[in-house]
Amino acid sequence: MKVLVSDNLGEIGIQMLQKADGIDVDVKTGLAPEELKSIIGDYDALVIRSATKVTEDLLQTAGRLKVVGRAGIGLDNVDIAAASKRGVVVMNTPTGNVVTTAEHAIAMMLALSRNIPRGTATLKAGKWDKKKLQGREIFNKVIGVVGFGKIGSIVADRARGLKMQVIVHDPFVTPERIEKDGFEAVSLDELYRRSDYITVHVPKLKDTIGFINRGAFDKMKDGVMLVNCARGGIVNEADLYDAMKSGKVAGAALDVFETEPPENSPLFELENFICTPHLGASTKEAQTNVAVAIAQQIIDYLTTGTIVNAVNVPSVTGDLLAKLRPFLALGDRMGCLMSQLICGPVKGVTIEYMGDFQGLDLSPVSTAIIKGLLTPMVKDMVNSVNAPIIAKDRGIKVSETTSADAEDYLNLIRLTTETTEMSVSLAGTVFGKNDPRIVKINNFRLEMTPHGHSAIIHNLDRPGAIGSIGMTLGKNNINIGRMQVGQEQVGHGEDGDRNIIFLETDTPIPPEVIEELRNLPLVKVVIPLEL
Ligand SMILES: NC(=O)C1=CN([C@@H]2O[C@H](COP(=O)(O)OP(=O)(O)OC[C@H]3O[C@@H](n4cnc5c(N)ncnc54)[C@H](O)[C@@H]3O)[C@@H](O)[C@H]2O)C=CC1
Ligand SMILES: O=C(O)CCC(=O)C(=O)O
Repeated sequence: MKVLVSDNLGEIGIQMLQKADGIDVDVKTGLAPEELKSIIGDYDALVIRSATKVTEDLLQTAGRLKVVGRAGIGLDNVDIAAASKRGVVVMNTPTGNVVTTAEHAIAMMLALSRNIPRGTATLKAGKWDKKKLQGREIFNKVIGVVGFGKIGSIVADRARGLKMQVIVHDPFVTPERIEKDGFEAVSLDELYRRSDYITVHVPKLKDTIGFINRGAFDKMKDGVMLVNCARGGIVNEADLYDAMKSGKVAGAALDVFETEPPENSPLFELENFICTPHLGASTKEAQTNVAVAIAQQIIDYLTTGTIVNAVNVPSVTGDLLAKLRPFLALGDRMGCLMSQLICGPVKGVTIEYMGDFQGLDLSPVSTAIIKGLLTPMVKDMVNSVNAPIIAKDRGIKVSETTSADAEDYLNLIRLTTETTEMSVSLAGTVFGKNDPRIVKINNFRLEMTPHGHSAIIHNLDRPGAIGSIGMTLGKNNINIGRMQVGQEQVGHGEDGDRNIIFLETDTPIPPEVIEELRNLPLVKVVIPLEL
């Protein structure tokens, strides 16, 4: 497995990757997009911070790429939809730098209030501008925190410690939760109207790009001070310039910019504007945290398939993975078997989880089923990241249900597939700890281990039927490794007049032998399978 680290990553993370068995690491930072594009095809994993842009164009040439790991939080430099479509897992490290970034926002607010950058610059230039640089106290001032996530909530807590009055706006966090933490939840307009300081901690999304704009500034208190340590572009820089020029905004501190690095920003000419070059996460502690976290996540994913902190696929940690693994294997095999039993385009898939699954989140199992079902159709293009997207693109409606009743089993997964031509249902369970079995195909009960070269044969339940099948295979030098016979059930537990035979053979059954079997007088259907 080859890992490319294309942005500055804490040395400890690089050492961890270098020490991991079976992993080769290249560190190549500061590459131009074209240079990165020319080498990305060699790598299984890419580790980035905020400089590398993972675009659809780049992903098109990244044939081997399995995972992109962001040492940090924001993923606006990664085209997640394009990565998902190509089956690339995208993961970040959501907690390692949150304290550091919150501290930076507080530092920016204090530096702005007390003119620390200007004091430093003028003093170094030989001036003693004491009078010009009078600041303002933050004690008892109102701070409006926009976005009460991991960073916003720490900023709110630190501001409380500085004896500020904290008000919070976050439409996705209940007022009860905000109040439980001891803060006042307010509407955005009220936050604008009341705040002496506003600090922004929302992700850069369609709805948040440019949302601190002229209209927002108009609603703010005169003389407000603004801090943005979230993402460039959330604050409209042209509108901020006008608001500062007019005196509406008394000071602004930006760590992040619409374009990074910013070129000749008009904001730079304003004395009450301070800035840092995207330093929010730049402390030794935070960089150690995120480097260790992303290195471990990449190692775990490449070596054991454990997915942690992925944003485009459910995270499955080692413990959960151990519990889910038998059901994932069963789901994958059920999907694969189903794909070989149906014909015609698939319209819909119903997955029923029945009985006791120990409270597990079974969404990865559903994904495994869909992946198994799609694999023969789209071959290597499908994996557990993009399976739901491919299903949706193909118009396949997937529904899931759960119920307590698992018939005679502890737990049972029933998969029903509707195509334009037929409806097929099969059910599977896990015997013991780790033994997946298919126990029903349509009306036929059986007990089949879904594995290897196999065939399903429907025959009339008459003397000589099974013998003729064995003779035909033997004559063609095909050894039967395992054979199970299931009985058709026609309702109320009554047996019908057909059997279903499941055969596992040591070698694939060639097409001409399949034909020979189909021509046997008591045989009705022969379906060759590769499981
Ligand atoms: N300057 C830097 O170096 C760093 C910047 N960041 C950035 O900080 C931002 C916040 O990070 P976290 O707190 O970890 O994210 P988070 O996901 O924990 O919190 C974001 C919060 O914003 C809220 N939100 C979303 N849309 C909103 C809206 N329209 N109005 C108000 N609230 C809204 C969400 O409900 C959520 O509670 C991200 O953009 C991240 O990229 C993170 C680390 C370092
Ligand atoms: O990696 C960095 O320095 C920036 C961190 C950041 O912006 C983030 O984690 O979202």
